[in-house]
Parts: sequence; structure tokens; C-alpha cells
Amino acid sequence: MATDSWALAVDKQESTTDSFGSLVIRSPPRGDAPPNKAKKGTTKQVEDGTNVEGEEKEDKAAQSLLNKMIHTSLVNTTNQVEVLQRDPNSPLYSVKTFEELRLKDKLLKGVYDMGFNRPSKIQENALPMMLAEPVYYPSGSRPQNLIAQSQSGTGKTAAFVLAMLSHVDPTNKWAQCLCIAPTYELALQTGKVIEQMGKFYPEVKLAYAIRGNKLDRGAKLQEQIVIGTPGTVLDWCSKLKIINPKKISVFVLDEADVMIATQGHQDQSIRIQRMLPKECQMLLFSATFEDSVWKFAERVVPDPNIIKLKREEETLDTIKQYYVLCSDKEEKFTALCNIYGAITIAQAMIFCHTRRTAGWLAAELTKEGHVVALLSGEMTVEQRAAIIERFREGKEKVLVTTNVCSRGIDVEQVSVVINFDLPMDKYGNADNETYLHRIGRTGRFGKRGLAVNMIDSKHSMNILNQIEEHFNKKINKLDTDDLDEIEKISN
Ligand SMILES: Nc1ncnc2c1ncn2[C@@H]1O[C@H](COP(=O)(O)OP(=O)(O)OP(=O)(O)O)[C@@H](O)[C@H]1O
Repeated sequence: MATDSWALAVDKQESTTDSFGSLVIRSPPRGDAPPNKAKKGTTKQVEDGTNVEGEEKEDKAAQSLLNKMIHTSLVNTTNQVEVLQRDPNSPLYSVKTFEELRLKDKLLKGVYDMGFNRPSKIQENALPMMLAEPVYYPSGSRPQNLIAQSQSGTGKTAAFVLAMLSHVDPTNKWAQCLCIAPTYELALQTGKVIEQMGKFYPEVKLAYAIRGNKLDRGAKLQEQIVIGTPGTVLDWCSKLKIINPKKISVFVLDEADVMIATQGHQDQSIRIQRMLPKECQMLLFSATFEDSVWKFAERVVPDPNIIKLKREEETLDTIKQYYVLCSDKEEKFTALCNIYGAITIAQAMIFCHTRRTAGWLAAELTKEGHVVALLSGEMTVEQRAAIIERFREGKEKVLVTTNVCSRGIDVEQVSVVINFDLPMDKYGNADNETYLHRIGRTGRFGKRGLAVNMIDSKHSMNILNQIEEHFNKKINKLDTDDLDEIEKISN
């Protein structure tokens, strides 16, 4: 499946990229399927559409892309940014307006044209650091390096794009800023932001260092900004000598957590970084920060400043949780219909374990007259993003999905979540984290919610008990044959 649909998606992306205008010179090649996806058919798939091996890495990149596509505005957070400065004695700057950054007019215009009124939380601190003049030491000048971590949608990409555009000297016709991303699609997405923000600064040109974008050995790039994937960037810097790494003054490593999940990318990134001069500013961004990401970050970003923005914690405090006993999936469906018959549900998300169940359930609900959206594993990222977008806009009232498809997606307005199948890990134990993510709410969106868990076996009852124990919260039984009782739960 995937190769074709990915290829189609890429064709679509490329046709948009071609129309970007003056900024694109080395636009992405046509008809070249993204290399990392071409292998997808070789990944072993189990019946429910979840991959067994190698799934995590593919999923991470796809999830990142999906998040990028659905975050059309900033994700707000009430958490405070944590800043760890390399030099704790230097004053800590943060800005509340873009004007304070003294950007070139052309760039400020680009920023406002994108609808940004003021810097996001992470930008308030990251931008002054990234735009600061290098610090002078007796041994030479040193840039302000940065490691920044915050969840998707908090404004990291916009921040480093602005930093790259600000640092470029358009009169110099060589590569000055280098940005690497884990996949072809993620590189294209970032490229789009560069083009959008640089719309009024046409002197600055952008090149895509992605597989299939063939340039002759020794051909010299004239473009000042290069965005690409590690393998091709490495080739361009070393084997083909298209980029002179010694002339790079800003190096951005985006999506570090996704990067290290892909074999080979970590080494390639380190090899690229080793070719850059000491005075080059190194910037690394990541949505999550496990130990492995941190270790990698320390290797590629010397003497870093560190900015972290915690993800808002989800809780079950404002959620009413119930379970319904059934004997099979048909009975679960009847229970679901009874719930729909008794209470008014604005929008619901229904989680199934397998793609097949999700498809079946969506069809049954449709027969009952519901307007249903189905998120399914064989869809491209673009198709999934479009479905989530429609659901967010309220065009469909029910979203049926498998866990793999919806992992990491926030649809905040949903008040009812049905676990048609309970979340479990590959060993058949309760997957508490997923349970919390499916039905939990952040303090800010502390609206009351309702979660109904469908139980059809001893095993699923066991999972439910594990969940109760883990969260130390009792989940009450609901008799879906008793309409009065169902009505009560919505009060
Ligand atoms: N200061 C701002 N004001 C308003 N919107 C902004 C601002 N900065 C970024 N955005 C918008 O918010 C969304 C998320 O921003 P951005 O893509 O930079 O976040 P991110 O942290 O890099 O997330 P991801 O890794 O998923 O791309 C984008 O639609 C972007 O245009």
C-alpha cells in the first residue's frame, strides 16, 4: 500500500513546492518517492495494521509530520519556560514583542504576514538567544548555542527559521545556514515555513538537499539556506563538495528525537556537525527529551544554553469513567447505540484495537445514521491530517480510530471517549499512558468529560482493573439497558 500512496502524496507536495516562487531554486525533484518510506512494504505488518518491527521509528516521523500539519495555530500552555544559560552571569533576555528583536523590516513583515502578533513562550526566550551577537573570548568568537525542547506546536520551527533568515547575508552567494530534518516530508514542511517567512526577502534563496535532487560534483550552491536530510546533506558537504561546511554559520538539527530513532541519522548528523567551524551556531530542537536525545544533543551542541517547556499534564480528575459489560462486539455496538439514544453527545472519539474492527464499527454507525469519520492505518499522513481537521471543525460528530493512527493527536473539544477496546501493550497488559492520553484532560481544558470502557472478556476486565489500580480511581459499572441510568451519567 504505502509506497504508492506516499508517492502520490509526495507528488502533491512537490507540485505545491514548485509554485512557491522566488525563494525556491533547488526545488525537490519530481517523481522521487521519499527514500525512507519506500521501504515501508518490507516492514512486517500484523493483522491490525500495526507494524511489529521498525514501527516506532516510522511512526514517530509520521506522527511528527501529522502534528505539524494539524497545528495551524500555536498550542497554548500555562507552564513556564525553564532556561538554563551557559553563562549564568549574563543577563537573561526575553522579548514580548517581535519589534524588540530589531529584525530587518522585510522579515518583520513576513512574521506579521503569517499572522504572528507576539512571540510564543518558547520564542520569547529562544529568539534573543539565537539572534544575539557572538560572545567574544580570547580564543575567538563563540556563538550562543541552544538546545530547546517543547511539544509540537509551540513555535520551535518558526523560531529557528526566523533565526536562520536573520543571520543570512544575501550578498554572499553561498550556503550559510544548514538545517537537517529526519525525513523528506519534514524537510519540505520546514522549507515551506522558510519560504513563507522569507516572502518579502526574495534575495535569500533556499535549496533542498534531499535524495533525488541531483547536482554535479563540485557544483557550488548559490543559495544561502539549505534544508535537507542527513544523508544527502552529508554527501553535499563531503563527497560532492557542493556545500563548503566551513562557511556555515548556523546549523539547525530539527526533530532530534525522531532523528535518533532512524538508524544511521545520528552518525550522519554527528559527521556533518564535525565538519562545521567552531564559530558556527549550533541549534537543536526536540519535542521530547529522553536520555538518548539528551546524550545525542550534548554531542552535537557544545556549551549549550538550554530551554525547556514542560508539556501540560493530563489528569483524570474531571472525567467520569464507566465500564459496560458485553459478550461480544455486536453487544458492544448495541450498548453504544443505547448510549447515543439516551444522551446528547456533541462529539465522540471511539478507539478500537484493530483496523478491521474500526472499519466495521464505522460502517455500522453509518448505517444507524451517524456521520462518522474513520482514521485508518493505510491512509497517508495527508489524508489523516485532513480527517482530523474536518473532525476538529465539527463536520463529523464521531471519529472512529485505532490507537496507532491517533497516537499523539489532541482533539480537545471531544467530551465523550469510548474505548470500544481497551488500550493494551504488546504483552497484553494495560497501556496506562495511552488510556490517560485518550481520555485525560489538561488542567486548562478542565472541562468535564465522559469515558466509557467496553468490556467483553476476562482479559479486558483484567486490563480495566489494572487501569483502576494504576490511577487509583474506581471505574463504575454502567447498565446500558437502563435508559434512566445512562441519562444520569450525562448530568
Ligand atoms: N508567535 C506566533 N504567533 C502565532 N502563531 C505562531 C507563532 N509561532 C508559531 N506559530 C504558528 O503555530 C503553529 C506551530 O508552530 P511551529 O510549527 O513553529 O511549532 P513547533 O514547535 O515547531 O511544532 P512542530 O514541531 O509540530 O512543527 C504553526 O502553525 C505556526 O505558524
